[in-house]
Amino acid sequence: MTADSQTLTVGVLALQGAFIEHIVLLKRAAEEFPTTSNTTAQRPRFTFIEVRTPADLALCRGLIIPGGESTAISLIAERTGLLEPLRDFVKVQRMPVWGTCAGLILLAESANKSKATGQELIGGLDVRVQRNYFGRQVESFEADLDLSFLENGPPFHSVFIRAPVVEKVLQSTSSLPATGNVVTAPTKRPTDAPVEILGRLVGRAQTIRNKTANAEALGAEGDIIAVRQGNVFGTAFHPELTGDARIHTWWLQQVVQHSRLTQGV
Ligand SMILES: NC(=O)CC[C@H](N)C(=O)O
Repeated sequence: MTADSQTLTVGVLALQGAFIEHIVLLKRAAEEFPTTSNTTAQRPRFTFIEVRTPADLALCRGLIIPGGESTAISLIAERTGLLEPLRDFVKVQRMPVWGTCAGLILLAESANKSKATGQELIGGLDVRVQRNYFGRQVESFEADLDLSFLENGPPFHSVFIRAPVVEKVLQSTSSLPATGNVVTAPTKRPTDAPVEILGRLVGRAQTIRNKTANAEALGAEGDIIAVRQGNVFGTAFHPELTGDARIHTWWLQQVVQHSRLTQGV
């Protein structure tokens, strides 16, 4: 496969988890891609690929890391020689990357309540996430979210499955202690970009069983479930399981903008 300079190749990490669902919604988002805004005078052409090797990744101008099991994804990435290329893609090349659920965990610089045996993180977002914050598989739930970056339309109906929360923005001065096993990504990237909180889930903390003191502290304003820092975007939920392509469309616009700025494509 070669990269066609007129076509934007966007990848979905396909080592484990819900990657097929993301590709389906990316295709729909490409069909619905707005052609009227200033940044998108011409409808761009996209190719969507499943990424399993460093060679696949090298073709991509943007990448989604899907939900699934972050420990399994990081193990497979390590064994297939993808972990360092992924870190390079996110932190050195600074390509647009979006992590959903397990993908958000992998993109965090720090993860609390990790397995005792540890796990590798890619990093890129200066946040500490707490794994499985919203409970076990049987405690999965759906919620309507008001996401301010989606300019119009109804609330975004989303699915939370063993989802993490962003329990701490590492740039902030708050000293929220971790209550579990914490792992960190190995190399921090120097960046001035602030962590932007793009979505909160209000009122959920009160209903979570076994909630921690940390959960209460954050839950009052609403648990942080969507963040962005420069090129890196993360959501705790699974937008690819709902059939609503609005976030995919929004993210593809960021990819197009980034590509036009850096490559003139
Ligand atoms: N739905 C999901 O992606 C769950 C993520 C899972 N709890 C993990 O730690 O990887």
